Amino acid sequence: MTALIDPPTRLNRRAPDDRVPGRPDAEPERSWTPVRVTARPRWATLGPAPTHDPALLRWVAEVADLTRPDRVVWVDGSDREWAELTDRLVEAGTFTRLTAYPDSYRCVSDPGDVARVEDRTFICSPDRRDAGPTNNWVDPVAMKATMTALYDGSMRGRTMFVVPFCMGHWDAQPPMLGVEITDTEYVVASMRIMTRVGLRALELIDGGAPWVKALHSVGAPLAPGEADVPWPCNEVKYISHFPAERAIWSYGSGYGGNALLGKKCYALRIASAIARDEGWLAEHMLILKLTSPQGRVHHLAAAFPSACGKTNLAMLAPTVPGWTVETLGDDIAWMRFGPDGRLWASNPEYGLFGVAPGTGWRTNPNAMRAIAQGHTVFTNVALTDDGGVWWEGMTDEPPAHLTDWRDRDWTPDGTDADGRPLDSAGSPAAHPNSRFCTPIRQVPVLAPEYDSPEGVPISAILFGGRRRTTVPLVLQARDWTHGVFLGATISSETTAAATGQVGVVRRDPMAMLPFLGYDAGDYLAHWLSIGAATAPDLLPRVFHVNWFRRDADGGFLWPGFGENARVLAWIVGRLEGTAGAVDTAVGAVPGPADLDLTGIDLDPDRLAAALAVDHDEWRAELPLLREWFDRLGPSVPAALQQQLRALADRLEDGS
Ligand SMILES: Nc1nc2c(ncn2[C@@H]2O[C@H](COP(=O)(O)OP(=O)(O)OP(=O)(O)O)[C@@H](O)[C@H]2O)c(=O)[nH]1
Ligand SMILES: O=C([O-])CC(=O)C(=O)O
Ligand SMILES: [Mn+2]
Repeated sequence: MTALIDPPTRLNRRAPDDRVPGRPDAEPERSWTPVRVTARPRWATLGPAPTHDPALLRWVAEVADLTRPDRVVWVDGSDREWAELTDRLVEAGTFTRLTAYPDSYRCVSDPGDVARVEDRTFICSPDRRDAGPTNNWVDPVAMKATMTALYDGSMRGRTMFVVPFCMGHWDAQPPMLGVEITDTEYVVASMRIMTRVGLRALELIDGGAPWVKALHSVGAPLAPGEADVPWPCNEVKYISHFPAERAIWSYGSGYGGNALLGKKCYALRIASAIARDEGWLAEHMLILKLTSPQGRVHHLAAAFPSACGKTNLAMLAPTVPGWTVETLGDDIAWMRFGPDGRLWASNPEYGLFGVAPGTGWRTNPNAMRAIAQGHTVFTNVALTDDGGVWWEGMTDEPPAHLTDWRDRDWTPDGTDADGRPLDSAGSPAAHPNSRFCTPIRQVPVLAPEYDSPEGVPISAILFGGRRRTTVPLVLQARDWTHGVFLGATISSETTAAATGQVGVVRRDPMAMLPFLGYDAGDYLAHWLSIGAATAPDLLPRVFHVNWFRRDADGGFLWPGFGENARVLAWIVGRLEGTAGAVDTAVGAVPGPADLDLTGIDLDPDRLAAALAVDHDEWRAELPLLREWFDRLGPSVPAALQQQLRALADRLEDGS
């Protein structure tokens, strides 16, 4: 950390009009009018700040002026800073240092702050129509008034950190910069794992590069002498986006997607609005590199809703001999046209914020290897008695005793040594949305291209969801427009990644429902326009997958995880024109003989059930699809309405 800025009552005080030498005196635009309280000190300029950019200095000063932290710290991304931050988090009781892994920490959140809060997430475009029917909207002026009142004094007793970061490669053209102001060390530590943090961002900003303003406060000011809690947050939460001015205001939550503002807020919601304006795509997608036994390379991108398998597919350990999977990204892909007319994808992130439950040596050995290297922050997992972590699905048998994510004693049978029931009885030891936060460089199967400014050319896009019924294991779209229709109508059961009911089927266009920075119908039109912008041959082929179809007893029909390589192999076979398929009303589906099933003992009836296209089930979807498009309203492109009618016709014909 550089330049601890002392409170203005002591050092570093400059008159408000003391401009930085050599800089034009133009007034940078104000992002809001701070609520002024008399006798409040002015933070007009910050003495030893490591930037000369007047807009950035002004913004930092304004935020400090409003939120009233005890001190301001510019984060520099150094190793020393990491040691200081983690030491302080351990001292504060927020982190427990683990002994089972080097430089690793376990942290439990407030029980009310465990997931994204979609009902408290807002797209504040000047025109309500631009937020569309799927987003919460509040007029930007009204939202700023509300939140300015909340931020007033909200950092009292705390440190205000200024975190300069870059989403994607430093040498990308243009570099996608941001500055997050936050008042928790947890967010600073996590941002340092998830994004490229460092003073280089300030050099680029000083050179005139554009950047996104990302303001975050947990909304838990401390009175003088008041002791802090391990996880400060506020019951009142706002995750607000101002796409027109590329700004983010977040308040009240310390949890991942609500607080690490480079991730969902910038790289998806704000970036999707930028991408619409500039002709590219910002998507909730993993990126992987697949090499066939013949040594041919294909890059795939895949969009599945939250907690529906992106991290697992991105680092899959293939069970089919001869195939290799290498990871480029596990959550977000930015795709732009290359000079060759193909779509090139890059991962704007620098770390993984992965779902812990279900991650084990059998299901995802590469994630386990990444974690084993240390330098990881675990949130809301259980603590083992020997200084390690545990969650449901890490091992088949749970340890005999754990400290659960609420810091309570936990045993597999829910009783203590004397047979008395524990408070934790009957609940999982780790929260279902507990997460590991790990540098992507620790993924043992990382593709070297993960860190290239251009990214990789995409051969296929996979859409998918979590459906117990109806949706087959895999199908191929007829063409780009049909592929966009498949993406537009993804259905998936809700998961613990967001607060609210789990297991409810909802439509989730391109797995972006909670992450769209503008109108959903306009977004679908944008996808169609991407398809029209290049030669059809150069476009990725589109597929749809469902690893989660179940039998009557609730068991998964398809073994999933490493076995998903068989589906990837079929997809490559389709790209290369070697794999067969059956044409169905919903798309081209492999027959059982079209899949490479060497070395796996699958019940043929279960496989047939996983692949089945049942017209009765699909007819039952039609009213839901119509309802969905009706909900999206008049901006749904006519070509997609036409796709829906054509699907209905095909289902009527082929009963
Ligand atoms: N049955 C089954 N479960 C899977 C499969 N792939 C992933 N899962 C489980 O699904 C859950 C979520 O998987 P992730 O890969 O972390 O999901 P994600 O899409 O990266 O999630 P976000 O980080 O929330 O965007 C975990 O509990 C996994 O164990 C699969 O092929 N079959
Ligand atoms: O944003 C988060 O907290 C984690 C995530 O990837 C998601 O919910 O899709
Ligand atoms: Mn995600």
